[in-house]
Amino acid sequence: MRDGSGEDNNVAPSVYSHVSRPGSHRYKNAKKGLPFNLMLVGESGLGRTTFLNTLCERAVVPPSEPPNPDQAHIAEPMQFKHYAVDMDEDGMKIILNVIDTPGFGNGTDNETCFNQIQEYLETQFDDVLSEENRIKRNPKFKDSRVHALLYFINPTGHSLRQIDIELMRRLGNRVNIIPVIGRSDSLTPRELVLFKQRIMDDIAAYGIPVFSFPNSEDDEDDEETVEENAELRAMLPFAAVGCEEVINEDGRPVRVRSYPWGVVQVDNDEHSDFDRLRYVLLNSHIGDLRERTQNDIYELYRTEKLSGNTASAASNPTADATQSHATMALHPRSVAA
Ligand SMILES: Nc1nc2c(ncn2[C@@H]2O[C@H](COP(=O)(O)OP(=O)(O)OP(=O)(O)O)[C@@H](O)[C@H]2O)c(=O)[nH]1
Repeated sequence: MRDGSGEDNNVAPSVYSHVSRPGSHRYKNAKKGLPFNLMLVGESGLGRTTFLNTLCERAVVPPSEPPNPDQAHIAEPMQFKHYAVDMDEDGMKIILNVIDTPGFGNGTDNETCFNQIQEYLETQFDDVLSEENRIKRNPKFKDSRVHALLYFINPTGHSLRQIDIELMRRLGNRVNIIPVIGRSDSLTPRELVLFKQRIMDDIAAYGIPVFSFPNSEDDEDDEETVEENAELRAMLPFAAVGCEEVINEDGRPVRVRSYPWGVVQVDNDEHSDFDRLRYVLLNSHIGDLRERTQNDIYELYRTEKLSGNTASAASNPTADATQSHATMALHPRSVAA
């Protein structure tokens, strides 16, 4: 494994080493390892870094220093922090590159954060575009386009806030956005169901183009995939819970959060959607997310860039959705279904 320090560490046996599901490894052709670039965005305290450590099954991000009370009034600017972790998912090597964005949403004006993230995403597209235009290609070129952005929503139980709507509307045509409820164990099961419904109502009402597990446009998907995608659409937004400790249950390691009243099991589908989300990202949909980034999102950007029209689509996704086939593919047509 490589972590933020770039050093190799030993990889502990995964709690998922026993897992193999139908649809596993829909994307197999990666001998050297399949690169997957994942961005995490959400306000401070929603469990982004705990989620990352849980996803990678190790402390990729060390615990942060407690904030100095004397400095509490100063909003730290947003940063882009990079972590690279080699993962073994059911026999497939995945080179996971994570871009975390601590400091997002800390200020009163979030416009700067929105601009910085949009610029980051577009810079990666520009790099690919200029590489494509070189007469002699660089064999060591690293494709850093972001394949998925997990957007962490505050578990308020109410509905989406302005910052959520703005961010997702603005970037939905630049990256596959997967909405996630952070610290979802703060809600009761009933509150969670209602909150998910309200969020999806808002997503549909505001025309936010999130990644909605679409089936192939040419009906190439088999019955199992169609069913799985419908099930995943119904789960959106995913309810995330990050692991705090590992306990031993019948000789098996179980990742949990402990409370006076009992434990929340991170990988138990009845307690959280963490396991399904992990599987989507690292296994069943890794190919779809990568292909969609290349075939739809990048192609749209490339067309806009070459025709000198880049500003409009990212800031006004729904307006452009009526104009181009590529954008139509990004429209949340299946979200409401
Ligand atoms: N209830 C609950 N608490 C969580 C969960 N995940 C993390 N926490 C707690 O929430 C606090 C913040 O977690 P972090 O992972 O540091 O949150 P973050 O979003 O990375 O926040 P910053 O590091 O400030 O950017 C910590 O006290 C965690 O223990 C969760 O799933 N449920």
